[in-house]
Amino acid sequence: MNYIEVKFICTPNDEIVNSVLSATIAEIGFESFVEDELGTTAYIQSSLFNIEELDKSLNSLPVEAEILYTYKSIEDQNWNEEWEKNYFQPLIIDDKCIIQSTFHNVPAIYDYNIYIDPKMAFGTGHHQTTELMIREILKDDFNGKSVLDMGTGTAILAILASMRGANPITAIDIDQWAYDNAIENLNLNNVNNVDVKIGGAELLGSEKFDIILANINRNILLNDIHSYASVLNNGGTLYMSGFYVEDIPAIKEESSKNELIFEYNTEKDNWVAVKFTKLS
Ligand SMILES: C[S@@+](CC[C@H](N)C(=O)[O-])C[C@H]1O[C@@H](n2cnc3c(N)ncnc32)[C@H](O)[C@@H]1O
Repeated sequence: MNYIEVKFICTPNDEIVNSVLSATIAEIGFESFVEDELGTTAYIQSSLFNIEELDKSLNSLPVEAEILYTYKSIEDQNWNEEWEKNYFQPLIIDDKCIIQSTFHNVPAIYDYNIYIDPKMAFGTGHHQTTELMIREILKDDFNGKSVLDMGTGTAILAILASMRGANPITAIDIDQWAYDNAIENLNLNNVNNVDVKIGGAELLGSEKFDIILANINRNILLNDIHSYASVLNNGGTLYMSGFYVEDIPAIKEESSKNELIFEYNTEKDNWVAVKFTKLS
C-alpha cells in the first residue's frame, strides 16, 4: 500500500496548533503524526488522500494559525526504515510491560516482553489509544477468555491478551499490510493461539467471544458496534478506542441500543478508551 507524506508548516508552531491539526486531519484518514521544528508531518494512504477535503479541514480549524503544506508519495520500504529507526523507541508501561523492536535489545526483564516490527501497520504502543488499551488489558482478567481483536494492526493487543492467558483469540484487520505484519509479530513473540483474518465486521459469524478489543475510529465503531455486540457473550466485555472525549456520547448511544452497559472511560491527550459490558 502506498502512502503520502504531508509536511505541515504551522505558524505559530505550538502544541495547541499541532494537536488540533492532528485531531482534525485524523478524521479524514491521516495517521502517524510526528511534530518537528516546523510543524507536523503526517501520513495518509494514497487512496484516501484528497486535497480538496484537506483544504476544507484546514480552513475550518478552530485555532488562529497559518498552515502551509507540501506533500510527496513515499515508497513503503523507505517509510518503514525511516520511521522504525527514527521514531520507534522502546516503551515501558507501569514497569510491567515493554514494547520494543528486535533492533532495540533492551533486556527482557518485564512480566510481558513484546517485540513489534511495525512496518506499515499501526500499533507500537506509542499512540495514546494503543497505550490506553494496553492498560485495560493489564488490568482485566484475560485468563481462559476468548478474545476478538478488531483492527489488530501489528497484533500488539492480541499478543498481550495471549500473554495474559486469553485463549482462543481471533484478530481481524481490513488492511493487507496489517494482516501480514500481524502474522510476523505473532511469530516473533512465539504466540500461536491467534487466528488472523483479513476483512471487517462482515467476517463475524456464529463464534462468540468473552472480550472484544476494537481500537479503530469513531465512524467504523459506530457502524460496527451492533456486529460486535452480536458476537459478544452475555456478561462479556467490549473495549473500544480510537476516538476523542467529545465522541463518547455518540458511542454510548449506539452501544446502549445494543444492550451494552457503559462502565467507564480512560483518557490520554483527549483520546479515550471505553469499557462496556453486555447484559447477562
Ligand atoms: C488505530 S489502528 C489499531 C491497531 C492496534 N489494534 C492498536 O491498538 O495499536 C486501527 C486498525 O484498524 C484497521 N481497520 C480499519 N478499518 C477497519 C475495519 N472496518 N475492520 C477491521 N479493521 C479495520 C486498520 O487497518 C488499522 O490497522
